[in-house]
Amino acid sequence: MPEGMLYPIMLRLKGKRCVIIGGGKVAERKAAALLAAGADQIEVIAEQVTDDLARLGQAGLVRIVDRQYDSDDILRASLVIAATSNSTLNARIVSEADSLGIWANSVSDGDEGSFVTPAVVRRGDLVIGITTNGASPSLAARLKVELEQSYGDEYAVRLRALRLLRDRLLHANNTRSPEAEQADTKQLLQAAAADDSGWHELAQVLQDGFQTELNPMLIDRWIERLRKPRT
Ligand SMILES: C[C@@]1(CC(=O)O)c2cc3[nH]c(cc4nc(cc5[nH]c(cc(n2)[C@H]1CCC(=O)O)[C@@](C)(CC(=O)O)[C@@H]5CCC(=O)O)C(CC(=O)O)=C4CCC(=O)O)c(CCC(=O)O)c3CC(=O)O
Ligand SMILES: NC(=O)C1=CN([C@@H]2O[C@H](COP(=O)(O)OP(=O)(O)OC[C@H]3O[C@@H](n4cnc5c(N)ncnc54)[C@H](O)[C@@H]3O)[C@@H](O)[C@H]2O)C=CC1
Repeated sequence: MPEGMLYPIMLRLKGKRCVIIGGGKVAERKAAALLAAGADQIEVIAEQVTDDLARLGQAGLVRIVDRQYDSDDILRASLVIAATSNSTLNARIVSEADSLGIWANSVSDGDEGSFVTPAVVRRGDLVIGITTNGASPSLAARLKVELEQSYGDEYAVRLRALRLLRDRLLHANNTRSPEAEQADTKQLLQAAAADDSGWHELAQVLQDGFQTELNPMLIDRWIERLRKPRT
């Protein structure tokens, strides 16, 4: 039974020490998820690691420590994942992490750790995390596949366009009163998020040119269209 409710947050892991104990298939999946999230200080403590983890080690993407767990392994870690096949050891690891104030996850019992790992859909800046609080990891995995079908790669491009529009609106110089400006900007940003077709022109340019910068005129044209919706 779940011991409590969950508070979802999205972490920035660049520069943070993440320690995975265990090197099997489950540890490999957790390492892949950390890498996909930009973690660049991942340590894997295990005498036996999968071929894929060994390859990640050779590529310098994770550091493999070839021995059994020692309590000192988690010192100065920001995140700990106890992913061994020994559930008693996993429980001990998360309890040691807890007493050091470190967030920890046990793959053998979701209730024991201080966090659980969700299934994740990534489309550029769009990140959707799905959890069932351990009630059914398989359902989380299935919902992920469903969401992947509904939210395709175009969302990465759509968000790049929306970010550029938002930057332009929030950093634009103008002479109107701040109150009037704020109301107008908020309305435009909401309209842009709801606009299912206006961003296509921008998206085309972004995709064709692999640009990070857009011609401001294109964004201004979009803003104009948003201000005067077609009748
Ligand atoms: C509590 C949690 C703790 C944690 O790991 O954080 C946990 C715990 C356990 N999982 C178990 C089994 C399975 N887990 C999966 C798959 C995933 N498990 C994931 C997360 C979580 N699993 C956390 C809660 C997630 C939530 O509910 O929201 C996903 C979403 C994310 C990820 O792991 O990255 C990933 C799908 C990712 C994807 O598809 O993208 C499959 C299916 C498969 O492998 O295909 C099975 C077999 C079928 C089944 O049991 O449903 C067992 C029993 C182990 C045993 O038999 O001994 C336990 C132990 C327990 O029951 O507590
Ligand atoms: N949370 C999840 O998503 C899931 C969790 N599980 C659970 O995860 C556990 C691990 O699964 P797999 O990776 O498939 O197992 P596995 O048997 O492939 O790997 C176990 C790993 O633990 C390591 N290990 C064992 N004792 C250790 C110690 N003292 N110190 C350091 N490393 C140690 C082994 O060297 C090995 O690398 C399973 O026992 C199962 O209960 C299984 C499926 C999904």
